[in-house]
Amino acid sequence: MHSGADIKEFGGQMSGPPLIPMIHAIEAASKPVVAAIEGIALGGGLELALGCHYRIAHSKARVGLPEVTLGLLPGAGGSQRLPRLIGVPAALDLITTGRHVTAAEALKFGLVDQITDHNTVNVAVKFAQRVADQPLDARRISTYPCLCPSDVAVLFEEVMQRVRRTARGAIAPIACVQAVRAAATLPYNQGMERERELMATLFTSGQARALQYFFFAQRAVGRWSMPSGARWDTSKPRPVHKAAVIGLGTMGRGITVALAQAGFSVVAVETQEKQLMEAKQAISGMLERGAKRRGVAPALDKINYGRNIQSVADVDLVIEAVFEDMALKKKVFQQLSAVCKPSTFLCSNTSGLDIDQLACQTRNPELVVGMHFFAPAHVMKLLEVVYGPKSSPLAVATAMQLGKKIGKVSVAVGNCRGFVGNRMLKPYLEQALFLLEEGATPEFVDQVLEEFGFAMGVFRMSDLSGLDVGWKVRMADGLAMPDPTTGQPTRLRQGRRYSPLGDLLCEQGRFGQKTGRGWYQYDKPGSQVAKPDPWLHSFLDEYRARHALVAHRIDHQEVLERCLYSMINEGFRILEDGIAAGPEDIDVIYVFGYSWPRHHGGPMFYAATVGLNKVLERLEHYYQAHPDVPSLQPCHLLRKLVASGSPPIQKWREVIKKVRSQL
Ligand SMILES: CC(C)(COP(=O)(O)OP(=O)(O)OC[C@H]1O[C@@H](n2cnc3c(N)ncnc32)[C@H](O)[C@@H]1OP(=O)(O)O)[C@@H](O)C(=O)NCCC(=O)NCCSC(=O)C[C@@H](O)CCCCCCCCCCCCC(=O)O
Repeated sequence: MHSGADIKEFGGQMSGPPLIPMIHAIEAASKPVVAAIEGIALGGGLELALGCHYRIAHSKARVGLPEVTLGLLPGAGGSQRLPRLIGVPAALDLITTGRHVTAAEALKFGLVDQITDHNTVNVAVKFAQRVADQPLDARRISTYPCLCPSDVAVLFEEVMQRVRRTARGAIAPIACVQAVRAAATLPYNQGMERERELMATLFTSGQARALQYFFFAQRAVGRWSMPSGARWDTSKPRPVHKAAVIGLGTMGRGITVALAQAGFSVVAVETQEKQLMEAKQAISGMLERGAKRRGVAPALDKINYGRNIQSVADVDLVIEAVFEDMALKKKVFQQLSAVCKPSTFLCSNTSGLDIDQLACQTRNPELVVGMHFFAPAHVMKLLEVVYGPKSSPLAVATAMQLGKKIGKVSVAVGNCRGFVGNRMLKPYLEQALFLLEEGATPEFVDQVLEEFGFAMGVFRMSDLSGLDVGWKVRMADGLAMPDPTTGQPTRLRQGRRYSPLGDLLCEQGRFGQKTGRGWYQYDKPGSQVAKPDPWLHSFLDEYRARHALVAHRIDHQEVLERCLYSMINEGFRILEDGIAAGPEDIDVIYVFGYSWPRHHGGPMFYAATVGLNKVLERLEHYYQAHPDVPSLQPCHLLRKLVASGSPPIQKWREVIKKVRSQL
């Protein structure tokens, strides 16, 4: 097993013999060298194997060049040898995506010479004995011509365009294409020189630092802890064999699919007959399509459907996914508590309601946690596991383990309005609306955020999710109503600035993509092609005039700083409140749940990169200009971190601990 270079060493002194001369020496050896690949050979591990004259892999082995995911390229000759061995198109696929391939796929590519189910080393030794007398000249990959399709220039042009589009500003995938192009167009030695130059640029880049930080952050979130001191390594989960999902709307369907695909028996409950029929059909379709993609049988028989909540009596864990309404959810939790066996874990897929209020409806509040999935729930990697004041470590450990089993990256967070993800989204959305009031357009704000690397700007995202979702929440909160005295939408609520723009669009029936109109216009309801809408621009002009707002020129920097820094400030408050245990939790939530560009590491890592003093100074500046927007007021923890000399992100937990102990 070889997972490549030690990523931890990249920031400092690298130990061990230099890899490139070692691989050259192996390749130049006069005796045959056979690589025996057991487990995994990734990155430098595979590059070493490519320097050998033959490669034998165990059938369960996986190989790949994942450097691109760390902001790098295969810098020990991998970008030059792989295309010579398996051809340019296949090498481009593996190197620009970093995907791991199975031994069977590697054999098909010609990446390995043989696969075995037996002891790989023994098989490799026998193989070496067999080929001992064979000439080696034809086995040195660096001497191979690079097999290219005749239209190689067109191929690289197309690949480069595709990679640029999907990279969202990441530089490593582009450098990977450039390195493979060097393999295709230059002699080996010159190609190696190009690989070295490109690697040198990537190696010291901020993006590589961000991606390598994120690699460890993803793993760190598994080592969860609760303010009570309960931790991942001292809290044992209980096995879950049978689960139930209550409510088969969009979220419930996705959760059912995720559970069934992972092999769990699922009881799927929907009380409305018509909804149930539609859900059955939709779930079967999702399972069939997923199974076809993965080349397995669809897990249709894992699901039992029912209309009656009594059918969940014997399950180990229930995930409630009914409509986002506290009264309805409370009723469901009361019923579940009466119906289920006493040991059943009761979980809610609420995206921000109070878990404690739900726990209070049950006999065993310690078995209640939030399991907040992200739509589409069978696709999105993120799961927020939300513990309330009564949730037991057992319940958290069980939900975290279930998340892992269904392939999610699970992050344990505390209970507050919106938890981590949606709580931080609020100031971000709010700033975007204020920017419209002050003169920006939805397309400009979105363009800036998309150039930063978000898959979608805030307004395109709102149109996709449906403007009515937030509207209903604001109405329930008593926000989206006109001023009772004037009947006019008010721009001040509870002493704070409030933008009724979203409410006004909803009143016009503009709910986004589904109605064909929102912040943008669409050809027809359901279409995904957003076009700027002249109606919206006039509406904004009239709105500004009605409220005596003078539009001013808003630039790129102001959009980014106000949207991102207000969100980051909320992130610091979340850390201060103990809702997230560390900055890694927030960053993982934002990358996996909200399409934050991974090459910026996550919002908290980004803040560290920009410089905490700069974030503080800009927040102070904007807060002075907008004193009625409390989310712009720099929070205590941010000030404390700056006062402590802006320590590196890995040291923030120490400052957080101090701040919390003083509260
Ligand atoms: C390997 C995995 C698939 C295993 O997954 P699994 O789920 O089983 O387990 P975990 O992921 O939880 O891992 C367990 C544990 O191990 C840690 N770990 C795993 N891999 C590494 C690693 N490569 N380095 C360090 N630590 C690792 C992991 O963090 C876990 O520990 P933790 O405490 O965090 O829980 C999976 O782990 C995986 O996918 N790993 C990463 C594999 C990978 O990406 N490999 C590529 C590494 S990069 C590389 O190999 C580079 C090569 O191309 C060599 C380049 C040559 C260098 C030349 C240098 C030129 C520099 C030029 C600079 C010029 C500058 C100048 O001019 O000044």
